[in-house]
Amino acid sequence: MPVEEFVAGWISGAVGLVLGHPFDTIKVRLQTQNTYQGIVDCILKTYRHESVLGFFKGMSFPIASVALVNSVLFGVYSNTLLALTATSHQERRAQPPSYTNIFIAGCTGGLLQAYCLAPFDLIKVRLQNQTEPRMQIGSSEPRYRGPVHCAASILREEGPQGLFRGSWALVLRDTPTLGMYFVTYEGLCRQYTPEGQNPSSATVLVAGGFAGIASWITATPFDVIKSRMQMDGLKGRKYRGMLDCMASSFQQEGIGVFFKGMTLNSARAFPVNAATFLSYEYLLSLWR
Ligand SMILES: C[N+](C)(C)CCCC[C@H](N)C(=O)O
Repeated sequence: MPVEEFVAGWISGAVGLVLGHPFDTIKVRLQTQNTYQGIVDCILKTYRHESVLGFFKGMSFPIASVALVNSVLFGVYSNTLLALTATSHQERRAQPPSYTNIFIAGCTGGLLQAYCLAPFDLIKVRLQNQTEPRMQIGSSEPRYRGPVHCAASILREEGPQGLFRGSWALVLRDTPTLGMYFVTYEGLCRQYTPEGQNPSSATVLVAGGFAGIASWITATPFDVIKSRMQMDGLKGRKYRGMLDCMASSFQQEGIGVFFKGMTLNSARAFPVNAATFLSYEYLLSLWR
């Protein structure tokens, strides 16, 4: 089994993550707390109350975990394509796989990475939703002191299944949309690259950016449900399950609820995925 893709996926995931984290914090807050009037209001309040550090809450943990998850995504994707089409990464420019195979491989990668991602993502969301300012004497202590304390508290209070809360919504969010992610990326690369050649860096950046946007736009409805399910359980249980969460969010807030965070998801998606694909392709070309 070729491992380069796993390593390249690992590093490129970390690069993308740092760029996108501030967008992500604002998004999670808008999706799960109703105290903000909009993106700008949320940014201002976060900055005033918590300083720049507020935007980077919960990042140290994902930087390790997202790297791992991205490595599963790209590694499984590439190895599934190898199984389906008998071509390695290097051979795929000369013998491009069909879009159906790309989609299947992307969905397979998406499904497996969703399971790895679930507990890490839950901890990230819980930490991002702590709005207490850091390091101020007299301010109230946040519920979780950090990722390890958060994981331990959830295990103690909610059991191991507590760490996988919202994982169904996460699987539904990621499986089809990561299929689409790779189809969009490959499609755009092929469109703008002469046959048999490697795509230029500019093409990789643009194709990666748009692949991220396309997949995040379609993923947003399940992203909202996922975030809400993950926060459920913190102060008792509000929802009986994923369907109940969808129904009651819809009843209370209307159809618009499923699009909360869409602007931010898309704004974040471009730089994150442009950087991810560029570093991925670059690393693989180094090791060729
Ligand atoms: C499928 N969905 C759009 C939800 C996730 C796509 C993940 C791609 C990248 N790691 C990122 O964080 O943007």
